[in-house]
Amino acid sequence: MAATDTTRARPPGTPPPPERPAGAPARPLIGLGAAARMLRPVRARLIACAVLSAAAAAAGVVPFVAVAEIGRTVLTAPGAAAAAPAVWAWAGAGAAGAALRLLLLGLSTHIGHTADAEMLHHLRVRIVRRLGVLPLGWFRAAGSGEVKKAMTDDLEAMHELFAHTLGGMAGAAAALLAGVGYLLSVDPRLALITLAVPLLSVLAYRIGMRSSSPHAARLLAAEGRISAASVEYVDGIGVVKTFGGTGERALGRFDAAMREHTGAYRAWAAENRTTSAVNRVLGSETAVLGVVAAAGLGFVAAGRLGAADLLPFLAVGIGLPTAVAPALVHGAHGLRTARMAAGHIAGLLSRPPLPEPERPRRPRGHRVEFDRVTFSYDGAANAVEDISAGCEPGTVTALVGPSGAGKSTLAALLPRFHDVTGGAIRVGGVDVRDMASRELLASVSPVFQDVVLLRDTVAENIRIGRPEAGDDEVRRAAKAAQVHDVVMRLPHGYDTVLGAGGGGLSGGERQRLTIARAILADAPIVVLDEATAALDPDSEAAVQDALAELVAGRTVIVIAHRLHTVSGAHRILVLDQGRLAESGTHPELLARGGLYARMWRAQYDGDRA
Ligand SMILES: Nc1ncnc2c1ncn2[C@@H]1O[C@H](COP(=O)(O)OP(=O)(O)OP(=O)(O)O)[C@@H](O)[C@H]1O
Repeated sequence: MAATDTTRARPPGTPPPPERPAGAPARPLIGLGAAARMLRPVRARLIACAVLSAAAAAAGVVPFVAVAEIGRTVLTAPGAAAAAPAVWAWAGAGAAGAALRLLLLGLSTHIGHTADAEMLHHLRVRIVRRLGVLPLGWFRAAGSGEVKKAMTDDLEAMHELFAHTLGGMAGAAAALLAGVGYLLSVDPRLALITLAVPLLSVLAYRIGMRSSSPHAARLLAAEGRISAASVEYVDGIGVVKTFGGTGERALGRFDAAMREHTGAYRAWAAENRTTSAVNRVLGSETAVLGVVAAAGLGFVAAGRLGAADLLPFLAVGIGLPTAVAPALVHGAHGLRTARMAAGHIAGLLSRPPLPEPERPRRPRGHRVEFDRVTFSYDGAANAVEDISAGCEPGTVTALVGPSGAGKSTLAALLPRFHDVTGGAIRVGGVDVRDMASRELLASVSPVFQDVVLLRDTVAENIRIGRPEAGDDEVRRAAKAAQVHDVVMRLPHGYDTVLGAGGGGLSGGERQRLTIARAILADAPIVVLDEATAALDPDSEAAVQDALAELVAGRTVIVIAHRLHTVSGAHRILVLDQGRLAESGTHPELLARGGLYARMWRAQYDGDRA
């Protein structure tokens, strides 16, 4: 007997994957009230889907009841003529039940899938809208992994719930109630005996699963290590091979994780062997048949049950447990997974957005002023502290300092990747937090060294700077950034589609493409993170020419790693451990003989070595 067709159950007797035991890293499990609020847009349809699925499953029991009742009628009626009307009536009822089941199941599946599509669309839109208002710094930290997980794994778990699990569980419960109700009406004693067998099977399963939790924990941990080792191997193999390695160490870790997993799986399976066997035996039709036949024939022999009354237990009772048990067991597991996924999505949706001013102010000019700027990532240590400096339009201000000094952090605070925790950053006399974020981002063009190119044409990659720009403007920007000739050598020129990593272009060329983007954007303030990777002299010269074009007439803040590239800057801010150690022009700082002079000597000697 099939409880419902919307259930994707495993073969009977197969235990579901281990549940996350106590102590293993847990994901937030959303409360039922919060889950109901999240599902509000499709709540009515989900209820309709579950009700229809339940009705379909109940109707699906009718043909089995009809077969049993026809048998009882034929065996107990005085003659064929007397039995005929009841036989025809039950045959009709059976056929009607089968047809109704088909109709209701079709309707339930349709409504379930529409609700599924609408809910997933609704959640995707909410996630994307929330991403649009989250601080950009969040994406740079842990965000991308979290977004990927929410958009793929979590939504997939929710899809399983809407499209399959809810309907499946409602159907299984209804089939169970309808079947048990019918059997109780025939003979309560034998009905309870029939039910006792699968109930014992579930009990044995629960007891067995509880005792195996240490192995389940080991198995889950081993699965985690396999994932981590595969990601590490895939991410690192390029670097390892570049240095002539074969990735054997990473492969070794992957191999060890696999072996640990196999060992844990064996131990888990051995622990569950008996439970699983008991579960399979007690949950099988044969076990139910054996018990029902023995008990039923005993009742018949003792004169407590008519022989014909055995038929309902054979027709309905035997198939019932195996039809509904997997749907209920796996449904409970699916429900838990979906609640975890919903909890994760709810966490993402409740992340605080970047605050927008109620009455945005417009800057007067494009002077940038850092006023006692302090910022901490974790609320404990300050990544930058008490930094004050002014950057005039038409000048270049360089940020230099040892690794970890706070250069990138200070630069990222200007376009509000994060908000300062102390002091203020002003553009044209207006605190950046009082500017509309659209206006701020239109005023500041960040050019970071981690070049991000989209899987799109060269022209569209440049046009990100100003989506409404015409083809001529795109070409002019590319020419100014010294990348036009490179583009013309590509197979389809500006229509060549680039890979996600900008495949086909060298590091210097990719950088010039992003400079073209910034030139096209024409923002009056440019924040530039100079590339750390050494380019060949031709590329370096071309990038420097492109930059010269970009910085002309703008307020430019450049993070410099190689000091000779900023020796001509109007002002150099030297950061050390988050603080402003010294500032001045290149000759002034050299004459001062401080940190900058030491760094210059170290780098100059290093370059010559
Ligand atoms: N997302 C982050 N979360 C927590 N701490 C961070 C984060 N980014 C940077 N830091 C810390 O803030 C401090 C300043 O880092 P920052 O990247 O700004 O320095 P930097 O001078 O740009 O270094 P580099 O030259 O190596 O890029 C460092 O101690 C760093 O570890």
